[in-house]
Amino acid sequence: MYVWMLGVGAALLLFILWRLMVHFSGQSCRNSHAEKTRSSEAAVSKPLHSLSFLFPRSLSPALPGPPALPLLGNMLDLTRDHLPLHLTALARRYGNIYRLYCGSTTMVILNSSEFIREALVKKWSDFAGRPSSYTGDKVSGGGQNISLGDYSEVWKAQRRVVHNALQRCTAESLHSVIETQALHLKQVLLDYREKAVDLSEDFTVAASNVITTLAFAKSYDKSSAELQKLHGCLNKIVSLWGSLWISVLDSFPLLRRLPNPHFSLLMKEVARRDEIIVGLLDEFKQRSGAKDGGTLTASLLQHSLESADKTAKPKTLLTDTQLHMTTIDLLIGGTETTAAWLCWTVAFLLHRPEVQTGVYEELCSVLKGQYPQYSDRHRLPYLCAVINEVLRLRPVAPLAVPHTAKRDSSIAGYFIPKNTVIIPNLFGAHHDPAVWSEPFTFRPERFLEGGGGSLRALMPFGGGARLCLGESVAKMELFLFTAYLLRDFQFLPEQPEELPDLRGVATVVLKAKPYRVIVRPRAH
Ligand code: HEM
Repeated sequence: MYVWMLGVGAALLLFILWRLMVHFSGQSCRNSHAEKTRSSEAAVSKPLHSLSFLFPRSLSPALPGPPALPLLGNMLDLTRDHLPLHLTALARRYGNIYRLYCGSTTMVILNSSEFIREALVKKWSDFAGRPSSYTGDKVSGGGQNISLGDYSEVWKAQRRVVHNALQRCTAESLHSVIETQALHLKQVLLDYREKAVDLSEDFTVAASNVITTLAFAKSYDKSSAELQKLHGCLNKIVSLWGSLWISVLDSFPLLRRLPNPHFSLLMKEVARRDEIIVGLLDEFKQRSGAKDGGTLTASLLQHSLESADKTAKPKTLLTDTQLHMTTIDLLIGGTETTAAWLCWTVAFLLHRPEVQTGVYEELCSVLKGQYPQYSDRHRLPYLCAVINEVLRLRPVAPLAVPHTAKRDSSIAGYFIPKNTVIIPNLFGAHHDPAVWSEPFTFRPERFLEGGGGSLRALMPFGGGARLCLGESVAKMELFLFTAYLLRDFQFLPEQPEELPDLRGVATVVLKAKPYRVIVRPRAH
């Protein structure tokens, strides 16, 4: 009798505990004020996390999220103009972790650096996967590139080989490659003779030349037909692949049987891209020979040659397709991101001319007329603060690249089943009002000593196993390009009242809308 009563009592206690958990987590979702959301999440997620082992998974509290339509789920949310901003607005309503349904796929959106860090860094091996998709496979040679390839032993070996080759090239030649491009850019800007111009293409050429010089010891002029063809094609692929016409094919396989001109165009561009890359690699092999030179491709080719060697250890293998896809990864990852960031920087500085003056004065007083070295960054705190503030406000890969759960796991105490798609909303994390005061305001001073800005909460390059492969390349580029530009030029709006739009256009990359600027040489 006593045993029976004890059993019923224990069951009752567990039931009450479970109801309390569901009640509190529901409260945290309804709570729209960000600070309250954070504190209730902190109060609830910790006990949830520690008690979750007591409950069957089906009883774990459901993730909050907006109501979903039958069949479509929340797909309409995903088609919204400026998706990062929309997802951030949803976080104010549903909390810093919520779910969206896209057809039969569940997506979990993470909107704070704390939750993004938990998934990508602390539990990196649980969330290092990439979703496999019909269209993703079509553009990535069946997932054989680094950015879209799923986490596996083969992928790990490929990333390690490319990472090591990139580190070697970075140490040997990156600084001088960027300096050359920065001086070339200076000449291009001088040639404009203070005419109002759109600089986006010049920034793209400069960033692209850094990568093509590293990869093939080759750089281009803006007018080069080869360069226009390459970037025209890569840009078209990125924008077509991000469009709804294409992404519906991943969720609704039946639609693949219908004619789809957007998809046909995408396939045409992919074929064109592959032809251009094969041409570049062949030309490089003929020009330099695989074993020659300190370029990235020479180093990677070395690895593919070793693959023919039966005695080579598997970790050094790189197939022809992997080399081909890696080259595309570096060209796409390394061009539009850096160029978009430079456009954002000039746009913000046009809005805040006194910040531009502050950086110029710092450069003059510290460098005494010299051009900066990357090692000077520790002596130029205001310039670094501006770089960080632009990365915070406009992380150019605002939603990173989707991850997937490789196994059942949890985030913030919520159960996350295997194969769930995880979207790290870096834009949302960088605008989290619980971490950043006046989150939407451009205020570089927050990153100066005592300014309250948190470098830990700044995650423009993602984190963990999928951390941006080009992070160290990008950081040196952002510093040197900005320092050279602001040392030599003053950027002025075309008309005092016509300042660039700061909202931007968000596809895979968050870009500024085109604007024109007058570039006035500084009198040294
Ligand atoms: C301002 C410049 C840049 C920013 C803000 C940026 C940001 C990012 C982000 C957020 C990711 C996704 C991380 C994730 O999935 O969690 C990423 C991935 C990647 N980035 Fe960058 N990136 C930049 C420049 C570059 C450059 C210069 C290169 C090449 C030299 C590059 C190559 C890559 C590659 C290959 C990946 C895929 C990594 C993987 O899936 O393992 N990126 N980047």
